[in-house]
Amino acid sequence: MNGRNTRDLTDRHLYLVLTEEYGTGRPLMSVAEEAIAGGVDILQMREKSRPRSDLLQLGSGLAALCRKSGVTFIVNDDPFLAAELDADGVHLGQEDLQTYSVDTARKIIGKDRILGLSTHSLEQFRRACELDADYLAFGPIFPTRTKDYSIGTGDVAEVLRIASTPVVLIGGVNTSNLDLLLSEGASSVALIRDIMQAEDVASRTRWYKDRLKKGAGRGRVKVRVNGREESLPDGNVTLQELVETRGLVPERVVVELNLEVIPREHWPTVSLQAEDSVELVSFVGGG
Ligand SMILES: Cc1ncc(COP(=O)(O)OP(=O)(O)O)c(N)n1
Ligand SMILES: Cc1nc(C(=O)O)sc1CCOP(=O)(O)O
Ligand SMILES: [Mg+2]
Repeated sequence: MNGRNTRDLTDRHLYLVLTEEYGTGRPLMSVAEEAIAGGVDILQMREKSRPRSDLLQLGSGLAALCRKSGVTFIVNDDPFLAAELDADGVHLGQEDLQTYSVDTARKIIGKDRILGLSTHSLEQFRRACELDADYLAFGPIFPTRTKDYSIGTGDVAEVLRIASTPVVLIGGVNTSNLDLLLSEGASSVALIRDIMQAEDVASRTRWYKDRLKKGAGRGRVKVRVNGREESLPDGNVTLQELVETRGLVPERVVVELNLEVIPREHWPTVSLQAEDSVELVSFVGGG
């Protein structure tokens, strides 16, 4: 593993999915080296049709490179290969789950490796939140030649709101649409073509890294909840949702917004804004 010895990916925002056939003919090792020079955080080996012996050879080169550079190394599709290469983790899609359930994959890779899952709809994402995954990919957001459909940005803010792990947005991400994702509150993206096909992979990677750094969390606002500062998606969280996501019983809560008590019937239509201060006061029914 890369020596960070952690499944926590909260500080890893730029994810390159290495797929040689979608590149420009350069060997994956060189692309990986350039992406690392540009500051990529996570590299995935996604080679769908090579024999296992090739994957072992390529994978051990990539694993060693990532280890020495402090980059997280993920193997696509195959938890056995991830363990054999001593990779940091494995990525499984919905179809892969028919071969390896999350529990089976976890047994194969062990408790210290990362397990990432693909999701393609809000419903699938909700279900995946209950599983033992360290990050969830959501996509394909924009049209991409790898998948024959795209889901758009409509559910991105909701996915980010309900997520309990880092969320990686994938599918057709490019330098023109990244800002749209950032404005929805995104902080992590995964790409193939827009980095692999760049003339200068290191510069393109650096561009993404800088933009993510500047823009991450831009669609979020700081509010105070019971005196504690929290960061919530801008304009997306209503008082009703705030009460419900904290597991409070609405009938037993008084909500004060900026020192004004808000009647319960208004909660679903009042959204939190920057600098709002909310007090949630629970009371125990007496008799
Ligand atoms: C980071 C990341 N997200 C999604 C995928 C896609 O996984 P899957 O749907 O299993 O498709 P394949 O990539 O295996 O063809 C991914 N690989 N990485
Ligand atoms: C491999 C993959 N998985 C997706 C998903 O939505 O699960 S989209 C995708 C392709 C990403 O490539 P590009 O950045 O070139 O569009
Ligand atoms: Mg897969």
